[in-house]
Amino acid sequence: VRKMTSHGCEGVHPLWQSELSVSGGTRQSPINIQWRDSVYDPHLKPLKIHYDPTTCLYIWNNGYSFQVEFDDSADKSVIMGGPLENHYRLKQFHFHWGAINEWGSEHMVDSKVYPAELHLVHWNPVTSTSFEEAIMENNGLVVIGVFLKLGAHHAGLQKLVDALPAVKHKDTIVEFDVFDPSCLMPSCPDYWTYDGSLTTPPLTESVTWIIKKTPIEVDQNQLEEFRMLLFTSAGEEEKRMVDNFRPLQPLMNRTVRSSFR
Ligand SMILES: Cc1ccnc(S(N)(=O)=O)n1
Ligand SMILES: [Zn+2]
Repeated sequence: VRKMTSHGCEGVHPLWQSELSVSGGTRQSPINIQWRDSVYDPHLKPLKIHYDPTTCLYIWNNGYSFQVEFDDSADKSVIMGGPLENHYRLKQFHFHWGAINEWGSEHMVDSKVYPAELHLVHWNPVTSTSFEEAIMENNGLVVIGVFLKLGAHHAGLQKLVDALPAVKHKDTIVEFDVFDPSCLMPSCPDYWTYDGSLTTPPLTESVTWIIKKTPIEVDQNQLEEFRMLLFTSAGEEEKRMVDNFRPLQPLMNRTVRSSFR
């Protein structure tokens, strides 16, 4: 399998990464999904998700987002089916959001932007021996993207939100056990899928993206809790963690497939 080289500009904050569009990148993410240009693929299977809540380990603030990490030492929390040839292990999930409700998601649908977007990051244990290795492998990763829209209170998300004050500053961590991320999945099975990249460094083009068509609803207070996190470490001048999304990247020679007519 062709090894990847991360041709990002390491060290540059991801928000400016997109201006220096990754040199030689032909499959960068995020993109604007034009519904009418997506192609229905009848061979796409339903996505199968089996998450084991006891594999949840902790939440931490990594200076880009807050991230929930999972024990990926066995095939306990896995996805399969959909466009995938084998199973992939859940490694972590995190979010991207805006300073206000008018923007925040990374992907868009017909130029519609959502206030936030959830990413569940999985890696291929058949072709890689670790997550770190899978980042550099062609199609080593699968990221499921779920849009968040302003609406009803999300009871499942609230358990996460209640833990956020404990990870307000960069490089803080709090134990977070027994959480089932399936509760953050919309019930509608429809999705788009396309070949893309990580949206923060190393921006490697190793991701099969699965973007759920239907958003989940969260309420204003829950979004505002996201916006109270900080990019900065304790003791530094405070910078609110908002607008941690990468702007759109060119579609180039790619087709987005849909699992639905
Ligand atoms: C694991 C990882 C690293 C960087 N970026 C992403 S993302 N935002 O594409 O899901 N995931
Ligand atoms: Zn992400």
